[in-house]
Amino acid sequence: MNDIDYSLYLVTGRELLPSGKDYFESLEESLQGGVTVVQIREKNTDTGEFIKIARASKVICDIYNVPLLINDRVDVALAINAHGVHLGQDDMPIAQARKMLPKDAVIGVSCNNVGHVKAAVKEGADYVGIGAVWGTKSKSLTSPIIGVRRVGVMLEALDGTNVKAVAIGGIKSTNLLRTLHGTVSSTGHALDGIAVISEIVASAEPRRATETLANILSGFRADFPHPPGLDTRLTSDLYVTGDLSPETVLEGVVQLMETIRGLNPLVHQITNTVVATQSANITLALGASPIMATESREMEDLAKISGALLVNIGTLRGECFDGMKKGGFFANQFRKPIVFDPVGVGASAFRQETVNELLNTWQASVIKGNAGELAALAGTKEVEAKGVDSVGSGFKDPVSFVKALAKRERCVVVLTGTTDYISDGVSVVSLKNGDAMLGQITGSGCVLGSCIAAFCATAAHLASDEEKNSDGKLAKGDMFLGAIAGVLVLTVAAELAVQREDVKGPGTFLSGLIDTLWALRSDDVQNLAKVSIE
Ligand SMILES: Cc1ncc(COP(=O)(O)OP(=O)(O)O)c(N)n1
Ligand SMILES: Cc1nc(C(=O)O)sc1CCOP(=O)(O)O
Repeated sequence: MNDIDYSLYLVTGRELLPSGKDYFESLEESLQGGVTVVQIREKNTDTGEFIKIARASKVICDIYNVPLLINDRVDVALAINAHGVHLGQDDMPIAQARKMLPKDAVIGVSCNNVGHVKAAVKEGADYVGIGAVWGTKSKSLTSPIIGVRRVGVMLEALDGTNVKAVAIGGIKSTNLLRTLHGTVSSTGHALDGIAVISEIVASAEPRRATETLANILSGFRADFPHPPGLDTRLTSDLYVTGDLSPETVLEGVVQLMETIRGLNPLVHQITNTVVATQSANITLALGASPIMATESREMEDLAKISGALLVNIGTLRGECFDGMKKGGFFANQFRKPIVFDPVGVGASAFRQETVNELLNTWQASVIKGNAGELAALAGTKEVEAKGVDSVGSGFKDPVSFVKALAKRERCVVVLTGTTDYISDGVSVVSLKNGDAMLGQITGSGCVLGSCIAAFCATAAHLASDEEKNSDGKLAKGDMFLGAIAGVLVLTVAAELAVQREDVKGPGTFLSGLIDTLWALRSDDVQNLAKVSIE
């Protein structure tokens, strides 16, 4: 039997009820709010008492036609005629439970890695509970926290099966949309639902807490519908650009260029100390407004008023981490684009761990890096890096690489180099503009991040009303186009800047570049752009 709606799975936890709140009243309110399946979890209760609580809970669930499962205990499930059981890795084996339970009983299994998922499929589980995806205070964990970005490979192991999947551990209304996006596999396999304890049980208003989660889930599903069929695959892509041709790309870029000065978007930049001043000046020259703030205590306020956030880890220090983490968290919460520049990510374990934790916390709209940085992010040794620079001639097949990484990270990826490649995971655009002089000033890659962020803020402003009113996306507007515009504007300006009479070398190039950007017309970009669709 696997026709259960796993969308909003409540696991009970009487010890977490707010003082004075009755357990059965809380359960009923959560059912009224839209819980679709309930698991009774009693870790410190005698068998007799467990059966009593489960039986009374089932009476309430039956009224709402919501299936009830029992945690760990097949005997309790049999005693109250529950719909099934949830088993941990150390509980009764699935085959044994199947023998004891009625034919159509549901059996779910806890999984912490791909091996667990494969075994659960083989042994005939109906669903897997994947956890913990975030840290949780509701249980002392004995297995490592998986992190949102590692759930996708576990879901991929369910491709082609009818085994469903829910994520569990630390899921809150504030991280739910990020959880739903970040867990989608490269094959488009999404979660069937989420399981929570404290977000509902610890609430004084469980009905409202449940409704909030249900609204986020339905917003995500409306924007990324699942087709009917065996797999939970998403039908639509993250950033859908209309017909893609060099002409349509340039039309879009021109529109962004013609909007940015009137809009003057505020671009919040948490960047490195080497390039902060030139990044701010470049942002101003584009017609946007920079704010270079790093203090974690102001991140929520800034996310409300900014058009986009840039996070650049160039001069990463431990004390920057909280600001970066909170900055991205609130940018996701207020649906503002995030441009992430993982500068030198392969250079140290500290950078790698930090990047991993940042990307597990928030969803970037655009990730930009050179070949060495993106290779380190993707976990391939095909391209090596020396500090913040890439070594060698890059990827053998940059088009496939950038597309696969964009698909995996569910965002636009910009691979910089002599040719720049940009992908949204579906299409790849290559741009062949720029000048070698860009390599003679420090931080040209970093200021590119500022340009992309400024145009992503503009693209978000130009999102259709329909898109602005939808709830399922973490950033609205065409981020693919925003990224393309950022790269084109900077690289075309570099070509024009080197031709200026007052530019004699790297020093005058930087000021010439700022002046050229300040005066750049959309005609210049249209005439000089070298755009190809790969
Ligand atoms: C839906 C869901 N997923 C995972 C678990 C964890 O179960 P288990 O590993 O048996 O640990 P305990 O819950 O028994 O502490 C779950 N209960 N539900
Ligand atoms: C019961 C349980 N199992 C987990 C696992 O990782 O298997 S995490 C967890 C606790 C979930 O509670 P909350 O929603 O309050 O974080």
